[in-house]
Amino acid sequence: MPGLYINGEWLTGQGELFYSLNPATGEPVWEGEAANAEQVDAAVSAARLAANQWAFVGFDARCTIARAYAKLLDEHKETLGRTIAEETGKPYWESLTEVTAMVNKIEISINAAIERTGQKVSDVPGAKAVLRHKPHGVVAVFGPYNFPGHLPNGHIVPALIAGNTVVFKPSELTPHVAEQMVGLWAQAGLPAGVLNLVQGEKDTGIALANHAGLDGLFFTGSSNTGHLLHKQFAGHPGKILALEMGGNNPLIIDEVADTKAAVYETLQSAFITSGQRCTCARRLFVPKGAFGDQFIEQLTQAIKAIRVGEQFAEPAPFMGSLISERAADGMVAAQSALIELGATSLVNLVKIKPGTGFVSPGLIDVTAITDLPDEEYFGPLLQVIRYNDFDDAIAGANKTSFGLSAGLFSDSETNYDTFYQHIRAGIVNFNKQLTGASSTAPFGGVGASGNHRASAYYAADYCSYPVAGLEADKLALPATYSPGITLD
Ligand SMILES: NC(=O)c1ccc[n+]([C@@H]2O[C@H](COP(=O)([O-])OP(=O)(O)OC[C@H]3O[C@@H](n4cnc5c(N)ncnc54)[C@H](O)[C@@H]3O)[C@@H](O)[C@H]2O)c1
Ligand SMILES: O=CCC[C@H](NC(=O)CCC(=O)O)C(=O)O
Repeated sequence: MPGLYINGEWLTGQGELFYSLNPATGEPVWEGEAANAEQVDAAVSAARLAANQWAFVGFDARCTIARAYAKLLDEHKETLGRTIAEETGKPYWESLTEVTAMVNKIEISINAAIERTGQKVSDVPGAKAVLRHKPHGVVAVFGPYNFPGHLPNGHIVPALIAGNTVVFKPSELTPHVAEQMVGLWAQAGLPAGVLNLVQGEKDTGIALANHAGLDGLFFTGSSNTGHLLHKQFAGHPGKILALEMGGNNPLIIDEVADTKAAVYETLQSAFITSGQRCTCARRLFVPKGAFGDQFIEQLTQAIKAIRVGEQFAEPAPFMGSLISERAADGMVAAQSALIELGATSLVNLVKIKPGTGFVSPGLIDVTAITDLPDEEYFGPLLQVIRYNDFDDAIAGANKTSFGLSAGLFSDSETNYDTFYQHIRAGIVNFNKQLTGASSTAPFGGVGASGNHRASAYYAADYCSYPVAGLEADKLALPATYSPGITLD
């Protein structure tokens, strides 16, 4: 398959052969060659050549093409949804919700661009103070595998609307989704060079991230890779770097009347997308005593009853497979390592089918571990920590270098006020699941989770830079000169 899209042409990569698999079956989905360093260079050059024309075409013209892309996404919803399901292992129903989020992103991004980066004019003595925004130029977009459409789309759409040109490097685990997405942009009438696609593994990513011709890089992925990129961008203050990374997210359970609702929201927080969302609850703080015991008992039963299955199975599963067998082995290993450190398994996470990414959801009590690793285990393994009092729970919740999402289930608003004041995270929820953040709000984290460049509604902010001007119709002398100036 050609796989790369550079300067308006589909091309075959000249690098290593790589492929994606359906993780639920082990069957191949996509195969193609990676972009080599010369092709990455060609993609950046194409984006540079197209940059002025795209910036000058105007906001309305760019929005027209973005809206045409949204229409095409909607028309191809089922095809794209199938590809997302096949390549990630996600249930089909969930993959369709990903495409819906991609469609909705267009109008949300247009509104955000107008509201956050629009033009402002005010009167100052003898002139007008004008605020406008300009695109950075050529930006690279890096995407993760867990939302192969929605998350890169969340950088690409606002970047293009703002007038940047883009070189997109998707996850090597989901090349087919990327290819279809870029195909729809091309069909929507995007001029050559405005959006370029370079596929490949880490080497392609390194070649792109290191390219001197970039004005910025927008990244969603793991904290490890994000930190590497941050080091790489050190010494380049003029380049914009937006990092959306992982989390080790705490969810505190307080005494609540509706334990069934608390259990349901906990499942949605920890096990949706088989735990492969950056916002998923990883650490569950449960009070010691009878209420906590009963809650854990109900949660255990509910976890055991979660339906895990193939993407298109009927009745539909809640959880599909993980992205790969390697990821499944990683989760089993993480569980073993925690047990080795002193944890007790409450519901064992097990590999369901060798040769696939299927695992069952797990619950593990890690209260006995004195030095709990501050790791993001990117899968369906929820760690339980039993606490003595509320302050103890908040202190435990903040014991992480990450700061993406955090939540409290409680009947007490006073406790929520205390929680909100003390918790350190970019997404703080009360009696609502940690996952499923809205695109109409900013999205991002603090600490090891990001670099204060929130995406979603605030993506507009990092897609352009403000230009402030003082403008007068014609030159005119002031009524009085500054001291020390004499003009004949
Ligand atoms: N905060 C968020 O918005 C958010 C959203 C989704 C996923 N995530 C995080 O993403 C992770 C899962 O995604 P992933 O495993 O695909 O992430 P990843 O970091 O492995 O990969 C992300 C992208 O970076 C590229 N890459 C990897 N190493 C690179 C290097 N050295 N130089 C340049 N590029 C490189 C990959 O090829 C891929 O395109 C989880 O940690 C999850 O929490 C965060
Ligand atoms: O895996 C990480 C993303 C999780 C997802 N967040 C969003 O969709 C944010 C909104 C946006 O980017 O438009 C979630 O919270 O489930």
